[in-house]
Amino acid sequence: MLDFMASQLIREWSGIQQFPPATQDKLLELLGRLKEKKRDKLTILVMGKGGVGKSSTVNSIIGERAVTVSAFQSEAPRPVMVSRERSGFTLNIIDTPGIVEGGYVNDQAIDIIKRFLLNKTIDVLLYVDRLDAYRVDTLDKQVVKAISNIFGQEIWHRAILVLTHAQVSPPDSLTYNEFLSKRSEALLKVVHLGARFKNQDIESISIPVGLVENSTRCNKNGKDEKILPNGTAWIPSIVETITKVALTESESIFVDQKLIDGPNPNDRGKIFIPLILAFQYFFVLKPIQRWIKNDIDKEVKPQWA
Ligand SMILES: Nc1nc2c(ncn2[C@@H]2O[C@H](COP(=O)(O)OP(=O)(O)OP(=O)(O)O)[C@@H](O)[C@H]2O)c(=O)[nH]1
Repeated sequence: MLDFMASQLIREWSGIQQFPPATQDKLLELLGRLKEKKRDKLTILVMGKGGVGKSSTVNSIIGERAVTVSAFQSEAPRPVMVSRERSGFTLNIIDTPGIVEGGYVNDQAIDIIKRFLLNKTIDVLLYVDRLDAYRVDTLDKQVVKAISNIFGQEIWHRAILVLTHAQVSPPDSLTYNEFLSKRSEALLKVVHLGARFKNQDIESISIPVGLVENSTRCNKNGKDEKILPNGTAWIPSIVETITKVALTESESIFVDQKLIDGPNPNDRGKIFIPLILAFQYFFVLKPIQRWIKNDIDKEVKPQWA
């Protein structure tokens, strides 16, 4: 319990000083951009399958080991919210347990996440997967579907597809950028399918892609910033993408009890009741009445009547 409460405390964002000056400058500029738009708080939700690098990404962005990372399934209690404050700005990042277990979406994990999020407002969703994978499957679609079922499709207007292990060497036949676009296109397609976007929505929704390399062996540029194979310093870059999404027009997602309960099963189909009654009246009751009347008319009266 104490642990849980401690995780809710807002601490000074000291991890920012761990970054090289060039990164620090850029991050402070981005926080300034948010404050200019009267935003003094940002809540980021991190979701995805197990072992894809969610916790590592939280730590990389915060600049400290705020959440436990393990090569095996993490035993640290999650969801956990890491809150850091810097010159009047509060950054909240919510790390969640992987929602896939043994090849299935884990409903229990989803319930725990939902309850944790009650009364919180989500400004940005980081949907995390690995760049260095070659296939997408129905499980990916189910994960997207599960997320859409919790928050509604709208959550994807506030989402970034985050790809970890971004320092991957692509297969010989492909350049880094070709590999990146193949992988991100395949995943974005799954998101569109899983979120059940209609065709016209697809054009209105463009989910940005953010690249992450959490390894300590990540290459660096001359300013000591961690860079991707294409030379981009990835921490300022992903924080910039987060800032853009945070400032989009679409509404942030407020998680209230109604959202958690989901559509009320008792309400489901209620609108069909009058239709069913009308159907029964015209196609069941009326024909029966007609049939009885005909029968009475046709009835041959017995002699003794
Ligand atoms: N090389 C490399 N390894 C990574 C990267 N991100 C995470 N890892 C490693 O992958 C393993 C899993 O990382 P986590 O951050 O615990 O992943 P998670 O998604 O939080 O995992 P769960 O706790 O199962 O939900 C750890 O051994 C990390 O060190 C990355 O970008 N590059």
